[in-house]
Amino acid sequence: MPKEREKRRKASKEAGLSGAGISDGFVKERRTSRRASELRDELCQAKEVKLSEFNTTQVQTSMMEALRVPQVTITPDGGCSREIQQEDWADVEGSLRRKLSNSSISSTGSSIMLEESEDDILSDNETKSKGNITLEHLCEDTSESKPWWKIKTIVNWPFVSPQRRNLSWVQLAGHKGNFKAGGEGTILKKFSENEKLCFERLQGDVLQDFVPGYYGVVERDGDPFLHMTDLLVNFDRPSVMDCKMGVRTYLEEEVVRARERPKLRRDLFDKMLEVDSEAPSPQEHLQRAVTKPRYMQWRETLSSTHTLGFRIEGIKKADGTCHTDFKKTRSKEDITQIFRDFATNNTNILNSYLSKLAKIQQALMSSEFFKRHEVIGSSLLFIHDHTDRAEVWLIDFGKTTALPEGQTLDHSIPWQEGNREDGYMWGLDNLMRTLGSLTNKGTSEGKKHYCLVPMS
Ligand SMILES: O=P(O)(O)O[C@H]1[C@H](O)[C@@H](OP(=O)(O)O)[C@H](OP(=O)(O)O)[C@@H](OP(=O)(O)O)[C@H]1O
Ligand SMILES: Nc1ncnc2c1ncn2[C@@H]1O[C@H](COP(=O)(O)OP(=O)(O)O)[C@@H](O)[C@H]1O
Repeated sequence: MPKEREKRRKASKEAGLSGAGISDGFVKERRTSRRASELRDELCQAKEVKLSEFNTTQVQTSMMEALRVPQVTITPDGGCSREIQQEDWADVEGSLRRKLSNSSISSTGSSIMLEESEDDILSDNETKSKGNITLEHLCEDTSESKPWWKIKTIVNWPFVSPQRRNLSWVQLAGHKGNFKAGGEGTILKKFSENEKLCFERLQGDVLQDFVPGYYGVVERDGDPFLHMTDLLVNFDRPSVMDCKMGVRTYLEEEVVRARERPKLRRDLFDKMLEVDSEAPSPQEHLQRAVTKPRYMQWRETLSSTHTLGFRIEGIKKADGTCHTDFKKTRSKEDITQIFRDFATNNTNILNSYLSKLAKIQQALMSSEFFKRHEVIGSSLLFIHDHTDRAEVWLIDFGKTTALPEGQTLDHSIPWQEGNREDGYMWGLDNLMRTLGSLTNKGTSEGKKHYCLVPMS
């Protein structure tokens, strides 16, 4: 790591990376800046193409017809971001506390609530148009002398300027507004105390080489962000795939909360309806809302999460086409075909991916971090380009949580409420088999992890 960066990291750590005084929990800031909203509105006009089920026969044609997503191109410029300093931390802490208390559910009472959640406050597009690029705003304040990055919204891909094309960026999943540009091949992700702790604990773990480099917490426009490597940066017009790992995508605490004080969500009901108008029960239709675990479980059974322990969230191909509606992609055959298409049936790429996954599998088996964490909603990010370079990284630790002292997970045995198992290793095994079936290596690359009994 360059000295300068190391220094900045240390400064951030000293400025409060220990998290002292910050409430534990999941801090996912959902507010987007006014400028981001304006830009999003502009992009909404470049109408989103909604693709329905992505089945075997549709693979090639749908990829051809898929949306040319807006891209963010990051260009060096003056800017106003800076590392969080000690004196800032009290403010950050205060604002995080506020966010936590805003989003926490009262433990009193047992009645069903239908309330405006944090997400309801956002526009519908905020959560449902996953896969579109997160928009950044230009940093207006140029008083800082540090060079920074300037964001331009480009609606058509590929971006033509040769000196900039490697810097184009795409967000395939997650929440809109969660990312901003960072300098020198880095990005900023909205602060989550939980994810920050994971990045800290991953330093020095065998998994460190398989996760984005982490450079601490920085402040941008008054908000804290996690500063990390942009994994796309050394690729030329990369193809990218996001696979969400594990058999469960929600936290046990969300199940408990939903049981104790169900919080009915209209936005999740609407998302459900959009995919299948028959999915909600008669009662859910009446109340026009569902709980989050209900929505998440429905998503799991509709996709391959439940049956294979992973699911495809989004794909961007080298030609810029982007596809994010894999909600109903469940069968092995469909997934195999999607992988084949993604890798353009290139055996070099498929073999590289497979051996990278085998290394990840090895690392996971010896990782102290993995042993002691429940890994929920984390993804494997596959990236390759025309040079046949192919890499895989673990990303998104927003819902990865440490187990109580002394407890470890197997990551392959079935989940039952209370055991916190996530099925990650089983999913990885299935993922490797899927890729293996497309190469002459078969499944010999990986170590077998025995199947989970599908959850009821
Ligand atoms: O993929 P769709 O069907 O849009 O559902 C989303 C994803 O599962 C999000 O997970 P991820 O961020 O891993 O993509 C999850 O965020 P959480 O990570 O907060 O659980 C959202 O929950 P809400 O943000 O509560 O709506 C949920 O609505
Ligand atoms: N370090 C990274 N480098 C490049 N792309 C990234 C990186 N982290 C995330 N992404 C992109 O952003 C998307 C969402 O990331 P994720 O961490 O899952 O966000 P969220 O917590 O909002 O779900 C990924 O699918 C990927 O396309």
